[in-house]
Amino acid sequence: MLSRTLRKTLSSPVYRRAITSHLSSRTASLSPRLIAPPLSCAFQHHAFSTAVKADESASSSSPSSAPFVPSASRKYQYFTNVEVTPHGVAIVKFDNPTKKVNTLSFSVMREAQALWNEVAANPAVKSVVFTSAKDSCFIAGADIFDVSSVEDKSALVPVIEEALNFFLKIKEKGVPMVAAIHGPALGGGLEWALWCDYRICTDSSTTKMGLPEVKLGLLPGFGGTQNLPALVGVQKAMDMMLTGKDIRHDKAKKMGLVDLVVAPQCLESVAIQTAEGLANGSIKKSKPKAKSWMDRFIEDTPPGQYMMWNKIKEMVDKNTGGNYPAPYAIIDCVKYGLAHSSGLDKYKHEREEFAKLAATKESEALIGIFDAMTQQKKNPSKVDPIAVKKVAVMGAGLMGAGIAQVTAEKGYEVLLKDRDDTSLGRGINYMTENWEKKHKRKRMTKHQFDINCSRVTPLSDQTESWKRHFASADLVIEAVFENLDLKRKIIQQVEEVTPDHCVFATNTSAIPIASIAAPGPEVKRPQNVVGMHYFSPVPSMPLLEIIPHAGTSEEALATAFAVGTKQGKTCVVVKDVPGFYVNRCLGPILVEVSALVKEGVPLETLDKAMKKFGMPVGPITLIDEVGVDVASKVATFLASADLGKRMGGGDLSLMTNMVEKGWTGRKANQGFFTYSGKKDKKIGPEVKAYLKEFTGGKVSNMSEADIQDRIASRLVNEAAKCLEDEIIENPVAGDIGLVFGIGFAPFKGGPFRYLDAVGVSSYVDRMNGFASSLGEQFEPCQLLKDYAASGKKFHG
Ligand SMILES: C/C=C/C(=O)SCCNC(=O)CCNC(=O)[C@H](O)C(C)(C)COP(=O)(O)OP(=O)(O)OC[C@H]1O[C@@H](n2cnc3c(N)ncnc32)[C@H](O)[C@@H]1OP(=O)(O)O
Repeated sequence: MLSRTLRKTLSSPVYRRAITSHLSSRTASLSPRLIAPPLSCAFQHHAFSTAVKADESASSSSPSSAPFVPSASRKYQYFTNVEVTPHGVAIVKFDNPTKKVNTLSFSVMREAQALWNEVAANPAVKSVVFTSAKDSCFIAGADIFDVSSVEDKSALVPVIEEALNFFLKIKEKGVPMVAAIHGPALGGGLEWALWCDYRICTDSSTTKMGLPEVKLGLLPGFGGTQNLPALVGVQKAMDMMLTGKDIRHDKAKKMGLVDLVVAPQCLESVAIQTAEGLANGSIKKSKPKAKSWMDRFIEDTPPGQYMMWNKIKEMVDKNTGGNYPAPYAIIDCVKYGLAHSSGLDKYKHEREEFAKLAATKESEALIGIFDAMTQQKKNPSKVDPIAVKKVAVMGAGLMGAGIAQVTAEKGYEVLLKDRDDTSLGRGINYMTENWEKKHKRKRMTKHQFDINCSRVTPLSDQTESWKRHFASADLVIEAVFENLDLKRKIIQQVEEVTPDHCVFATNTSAIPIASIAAPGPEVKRPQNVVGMHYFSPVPSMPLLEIIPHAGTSEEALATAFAVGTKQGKTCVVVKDVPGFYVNRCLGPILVEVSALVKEGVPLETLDKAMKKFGMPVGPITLIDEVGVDVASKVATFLASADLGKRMGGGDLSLMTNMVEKGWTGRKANQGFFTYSGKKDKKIGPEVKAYLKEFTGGKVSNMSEADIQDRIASRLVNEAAKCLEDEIIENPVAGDIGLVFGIGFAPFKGGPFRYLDAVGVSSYVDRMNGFASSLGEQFEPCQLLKDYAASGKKFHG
């Protein structure tokens, strides 16, 4: 009988995804070099400097280490000068001039102490407003790269203690403090706001508040595990901290996270008036919202708490598979705080747990993913993309409609075209139903819903004006059937009616881009053709492979990358080879799965082993979900491509036979599993009989480790071979591609981080062992052998 909030949030797919996929946030790099020379203020302390010294070498490569030359009139590096209004409101504005976002780096925290000395010493100050001078961001959190650059993580304990002392010190002055938030207020940024007496945020769509530390394998260390539950209640706080999700202005107001929501134009003036009102007593300080009787029972009585913590633990176990230590540490800190509510011990416990988490390999891997995501946002092209306003999508099937949806959501004008009105109608329905769901779940306002709908112009061959519409398209993305002639015919149609600059992107998973773009009567502008390989379902899959062919212009590549990034995808540029990168790596796994099934490994055992390895679903369930027909086609195609022995060792008739029987997976309610209802699946008698025939009645009791290593090694080896053959540019792209493309265990950070962690040399030995007992398909690629011999690591 847990309250609705908790039940809903813990069982929501968002929660599950957040913990298992870690896909949504972004982070980036820190700048230890920015740490200023010791300040002469009384507050200046050893802790920040000590932690920094721990890894001074990291500073030189930091992207945020651009030199800052303070102007004569500006006193601080990370804050604008403090202004004090005639009514005694001190306005403190965060402003890191060398970065797009403000972060709480060691040096910022140290400078904050000097700044506070100035504020505290001014008797005219009666209240304080903390805000940002940047239009785009309040504070993105503690500087992640400061955290990761400290080699001995126990050195973080005194650093955080120093920050905590700072927050306690600013409270000590006893003047009311207002946080005025516009743009992201995340992690330590929101924690700063939680130390204030009043929080105001703007109603901008860019304003979001959250404690996403869990996605980095960390916990909120600036008092967040204590101050957030005290403000919004334990259940809502756990939801925020365990999912790391963003909270928008309306929900923030409803749950009591902020006191007031205003338009961006009014933020500063309202904040100043509020600060004045708090100082003169005309406005009351923010108080936690009154709890419902149910929430009081759950959060404040022993039986309620017992049930609540059991439920939370159960959900965390289920959703993390025990592979992520951070959620457990968050639970522990909140429980500890409830048991030691008075005194400062709870903060001590929190920072000690933070430092322990920061030292885990899981946190290192997750920070690696965020760093990689940030790096992948940078357009690799040397030229500017063309300015795209209008995007035409050809084909209104699931892929086309999904592409149109994410394109319209990001503000582009969209033309969605299919052959006839029936196919077009299906695509439009798909999109509007998705938007309706978002609207119902309050993730989209009615206004946004209407705007999105109005951005899409449906067109079919019967629409007389379609050619006129296409005359102003800047980018066409085709998502029609996988048929070379059809795709080339579409290019011909499009080239006739679009302007010369129009880029043509083809969404194919198998046909070489070079064949689609081969110059001829159908293709007159091959330089404009580029591959954009989306993953299904497009609205929720975060990855996009971008595939130039040899003749693709830099401008077309830059444009595809820019649009893909704006669509919210993490883009990886890959070579035009069969399967590109992600599907190419999937091929050897599919073969190995067929080999293991043939040897008699039970299907459930296979799934269980790979879930334990950290995959979001096991390979058998994965095949059923993507479709046995699709998986079979990919595997058969790759087996006939250039992978040679790396596609050997299995028996793909496992899947081709199933396709013939119509067992195409979940979509047909029958694949390896028989599905009834949303959750129920079992292995039916027909499949059992089929498997008995396929295996010759063999039953294997292979160890979990062997299953995991056999499947993972074929995947990892293929990823390394792709790096060797320059199909991917670097290990960062390789990690992101497989984490976001097939859900490779995020806490392992991707295949290359995994190899670094287990040691390439021992991995090569393990593969060689398999190769001698099972066959040459396990032979490690040359790059792995070279790394093993040299002891080199893929990441630093
Ligand atoms: C005890 C407390 C612990 C913590 O607080 S842990 C940190 C928790 N915070 C987060 O996890 C937030 C991470 N950041 C983000 O989610 C996104 O960023 C934003 C939503 C804030 C902004 O997104 P967008 O506008 O797309 O910018 P962008 O390309 O992601 O970042 C711009 C630059 O800002 C750097 N950056 C962002 N957040 C952090 C951070 N927390 N620490 C260090 N650097 C950060 C990036 O690297 C990049 O830098 P470059 O331009 O040099 O590539």
